[in-house]
Amino acid sequence: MMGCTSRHLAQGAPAKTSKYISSFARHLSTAEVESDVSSSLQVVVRIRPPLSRELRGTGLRPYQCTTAVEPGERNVILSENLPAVVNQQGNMVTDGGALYNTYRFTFDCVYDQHCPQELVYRQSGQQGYNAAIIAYGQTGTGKTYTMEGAMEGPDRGIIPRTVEDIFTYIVNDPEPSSKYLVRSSYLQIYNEVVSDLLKPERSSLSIREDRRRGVFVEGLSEWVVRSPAEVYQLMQRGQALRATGATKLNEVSSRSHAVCVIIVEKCTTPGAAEEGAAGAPWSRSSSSTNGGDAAVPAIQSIKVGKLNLVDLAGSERVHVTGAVGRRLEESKKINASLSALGNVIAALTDRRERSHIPYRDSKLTRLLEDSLGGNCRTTMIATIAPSLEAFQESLSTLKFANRAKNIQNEAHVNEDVDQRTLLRKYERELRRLRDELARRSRNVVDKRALLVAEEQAKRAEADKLAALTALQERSREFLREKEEKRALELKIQAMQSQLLSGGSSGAALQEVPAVRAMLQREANKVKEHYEARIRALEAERQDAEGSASAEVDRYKQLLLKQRDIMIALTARLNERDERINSLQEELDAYDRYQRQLEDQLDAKTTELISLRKAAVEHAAASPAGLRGVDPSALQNALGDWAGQGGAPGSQHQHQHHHQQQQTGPPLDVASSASGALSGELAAGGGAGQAPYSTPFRGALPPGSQSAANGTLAGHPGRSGSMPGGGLIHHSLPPLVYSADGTAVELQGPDSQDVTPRGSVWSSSMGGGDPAPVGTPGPSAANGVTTTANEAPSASPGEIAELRAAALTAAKERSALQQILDSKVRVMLVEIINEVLLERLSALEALVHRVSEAIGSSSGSSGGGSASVNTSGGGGGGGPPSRGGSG
Ligand SMILES: Nc1ncnc2c1ncn2[C@@H]1O[C@H](COP(=O)(O)OP(=O)(O)OP(=O)(O)O)[C@@H](O)[C@H]1O
Repeated sequence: MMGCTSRHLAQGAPAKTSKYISSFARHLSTAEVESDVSSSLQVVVRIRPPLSRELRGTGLRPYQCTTAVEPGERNVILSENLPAVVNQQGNMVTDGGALYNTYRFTFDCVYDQHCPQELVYRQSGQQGYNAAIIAYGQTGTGKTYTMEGAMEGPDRGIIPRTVEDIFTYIVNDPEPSSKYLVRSSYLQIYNEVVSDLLKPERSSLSIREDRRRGVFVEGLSEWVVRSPAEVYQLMQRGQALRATGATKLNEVSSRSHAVCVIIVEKCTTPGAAEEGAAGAPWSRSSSSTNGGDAAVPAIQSIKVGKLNLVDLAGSERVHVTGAVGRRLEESKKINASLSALGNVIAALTDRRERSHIPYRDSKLTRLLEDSLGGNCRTTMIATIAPSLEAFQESLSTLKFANRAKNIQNEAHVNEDVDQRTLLRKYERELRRLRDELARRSRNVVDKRALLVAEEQAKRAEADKLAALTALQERSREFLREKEEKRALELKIQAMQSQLLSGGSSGAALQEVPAVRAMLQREANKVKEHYEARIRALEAERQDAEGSASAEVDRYKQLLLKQRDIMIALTARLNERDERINSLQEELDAYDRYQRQLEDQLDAKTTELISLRKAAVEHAAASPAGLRGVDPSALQNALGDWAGQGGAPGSQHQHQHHHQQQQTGPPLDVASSASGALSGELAAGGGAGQAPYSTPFRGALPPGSQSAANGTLAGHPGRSGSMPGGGLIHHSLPPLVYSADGTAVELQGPDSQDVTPRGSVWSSSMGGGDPAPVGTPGPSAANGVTTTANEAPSASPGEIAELRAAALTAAKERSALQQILDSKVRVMLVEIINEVLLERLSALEALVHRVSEAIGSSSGSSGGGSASVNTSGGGGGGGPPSRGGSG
């Protein structure tokens, strides 16, 4: 048999160095990482060596290897009979495989069972940017071994090796201005509950997302680590708490998905070179954030890389693992979340437009949102077992991995240059909100019109006040001028009287006619001047009064108009409110009415059913035949439903018969021995539209059922109309009566749908020749038929009426509901606008604060994000100190 050999080692593993850019930490410092990188998910496959259990074989079957890796380590062959289809070079022999299930898949890399941990890590573990390594595979195929392995020695898995690489890089970073902070978290998802493996009291944690941090677990503890030893310490603590259990396929099976998170922050601090390497850079940064030391260098930029190392719980087929009880529940949850993962991958690789990716279907997919199709470089390691017993599982794992190959991720470096970036983000958000607000506001016309009207009214009021003030001012000026005029007149008079009654010199002057004339002229001039001035002022006043009053009138008109608009709008709003209320009330009333109608319908239905039951029981109690049945007993049994029984062969009876014939051809019924009582009772049975069905199944006394030709057959799907015009639908299968009188169900395509049970009864009970349902048979003459036939005639009509009323009520109700919905929508838009306004103002305040902060901190220090303190530099030793939590 062909073995599975390692070609990696033969070709020299060390030569095959990482095809990825650099290690996680190194990557944060390279220049080329500035640009975004769009790349497919890297998918590799690892085949584990056979376990001793597998090598022993199952029963008489010896161990059989089903996997082979082709040269080039990119193709894996999975075959039920490997030696028959794969040649010694590991290539497929085409014709040989025809008889066997054989598959060939191509991946980024395939590691065979001999491949050491070291090589797996070198080729697939080293990552940059935000990165994720996800181990996926059937239970017991080596996921935990690959991810964790041993904490020391050559069996170390990807996690310890990654941690070592990170610290080796940090220690050897030649750039003195670079400072690093490494933090670690460890969580598990067990039965869809996220819990912190490093702080067991923190369980049921929520997964959240924000623009800056991407997807994160709220409340998850983060531990600042300064050496690989500190990380191992944390890992061991977490592993002890991780949910594991023994299953048939794995003695220590992981029952939860575990995620180890390592976050590396690199801070580039210009000027740190001068200070030398001593001291704790992060404590310095944080003191600068507190606004103290002027000598503290400004932080230029912070790059953040996050590594998610995911060890998934293994998929398992329950019947193979033999899980029961708690294990079974765990298995269900595990399989459900893995199938959600499959759905996300299917959606991401769907060639049609990416509409909806169901990340939120499980905690696992929510947590891996960034790793699948997001800002992340992701490697999926699919693990398979080589044995034949795992063939199906290996195949489904390879198919799953094959699909995942097509996922495109977009990784970019998370860089937080300074708070200006934050400010720009806020401004963008602000702009977006403003646009959103403007867009929404266009929809709310009424409210806006009201606001505009209010605004105009306010402006008109203010204008009116201003006009009145101006008028008053003019009046005051006018009065002042008048006063002045009066005063001058008085002065002139005084001067004249002085001149007339003055001293001798004055009198002498007065005597001079020329002087007197001059004085008179002067006095007249002054008088004229003032009179002209007063006239002008008076005209001005009148003008002002006129225009002011015109203005006031105009404003009054405007105000009145605004008031009318406001009143109309308010009335419309009130009217709308009232309409909504009344619609609601109407709706409630219709609801009540509908319920009432439905209750009535139910009551009638129940009555009808019990009536039928009573009739059949009655028939069963009189095996001698229904010919001798006492009409009054039946009348009693029928109660109110007996109606106004007409005489045999009465008008109604004939009408009914006629109706029956018109509704459809008579049922194909073989002759029976007994009377038509039951048939008539149940003549309403048919394929009508009545919204109920009778669960009642009547049994006929053997003696009364012997058919002349041995069988009575009711046609499935045949309908009979109720005497009252209503149609009743029975959902029971039709019955066929055999010669021995026992009833057997007729199974047919329609048997579920239509069952003319009544017709069967009719035939079986009516003696003599086969007769169509509703035809008064020989027994009709005893009067019983008529009673029975008449009995339900009142109820179907009533039922139909009730049903029609209920239908109308339901229609009206839905119309009302639609109106109500549209009103509610308008209100919702208004509410959303208010909320948006609130958010806008909050954001504006925030922007203001940030701007102030920038203003105050500019020139001193730019450091803002480095709020985590560490004590002492690298080097290990003491226990890890706790950093800030999620
Ligand atoms: N490459 C390998 N080399 C040697 N032993 C391996 C290898 N892979 C897996 N094993 C062994 O196989 C067994 C199962 O592996 P492991 O527990 O890692 O499987 P798993 O996929 O994590 O299973 P589960 O999903 O049930 O947790 C372990 O005993 C492990 O040591």
